[in-house]
Amino acid sequence: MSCEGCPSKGNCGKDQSTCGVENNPNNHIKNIVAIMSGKGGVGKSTITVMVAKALAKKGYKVGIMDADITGPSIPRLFAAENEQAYATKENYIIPVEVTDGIKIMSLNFLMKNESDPVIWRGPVIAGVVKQFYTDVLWGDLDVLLIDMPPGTGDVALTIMQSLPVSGVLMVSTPQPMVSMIVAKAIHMCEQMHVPVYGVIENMAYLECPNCLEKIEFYDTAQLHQFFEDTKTKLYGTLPMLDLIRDLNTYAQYNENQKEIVHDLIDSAVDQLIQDIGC
Ligand SMILES: Nc1ncnc2c1ncn2[C@@H]1O[C@H](COP(=O)(O)OP(=O)(O)OP(=O)(O)O)[C@@H](O)[C@H]1O
Repeated sequence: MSCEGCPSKGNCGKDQSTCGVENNPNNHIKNIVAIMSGKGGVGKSTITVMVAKALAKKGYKVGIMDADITGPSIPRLFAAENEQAYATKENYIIPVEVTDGIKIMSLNFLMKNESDPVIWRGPVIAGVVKQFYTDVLWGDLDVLLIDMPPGTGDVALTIMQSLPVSGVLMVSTPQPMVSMIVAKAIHMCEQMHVPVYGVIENMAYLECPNCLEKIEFYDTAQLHQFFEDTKTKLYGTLPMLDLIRDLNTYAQYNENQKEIVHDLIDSAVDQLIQDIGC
């Protein structure tokens, strides 16, 4: 195993011989950020795409690994569901390049039909995720975002243990039940010594289209308690918004609509950039 090209640059404290995956010498990935949540359906994939677009707009080279192997949604969010990934003659996989030069890899790019099920056991899925790191030609990236599967199971564990993850961006929604499960994911990161940079509260409020009043559904006092208990930082809150829901049609948005989506995530992305130091 070699530390060459690894985002941890040999500073992770791991014994080289126990390192989980071999670095691909063709890849130079400066930072790996996992977008995670203990809970499903809270908007991890959506926020992964928003963060990627915002980083790319700021001039960073970005890749997205869709590690939600059984429920991949990254291709659709870029309206790239009909794309296929191809291999080089050396058997490396070429990621699909979408708008703003964002490179994406998803199992759906290797499937014949988008709706074909993936009926694989955990170790096989974990092996695919490792291959998405070692065998995909990511090239030079400032940030590789990993869209994590929901939960703290097998794949999440493999990613945390085997890939040189720089840190985690946690996604939650302000329901007490979700906060409790997200807290489990935060504690998992602590135990794995992977820093949680911050939390984005998604679908946190609605803005009345007539009077622009901000309507919150949940008790914000409980939310403050969550941040106190988990010692995490709130990066920002996102509204329940049709422009976010329909992100797969982003290319058809007018400049004003793009600006609205961008402004919502911009300060969270600025904090992320500061925290990862890139
Ligand atoms: N802020 C938002 N406003 C409106 N709809 C949203 C918002 N965020 C996410 N959604 C919608 O919620 C649904 C779930 O989002 P998404 O697929 O990103 O969640 P996920 O956490 O990645 O799900 P999974 O756990 O299945 O991977 C999608 O239909 C998405 O369009």
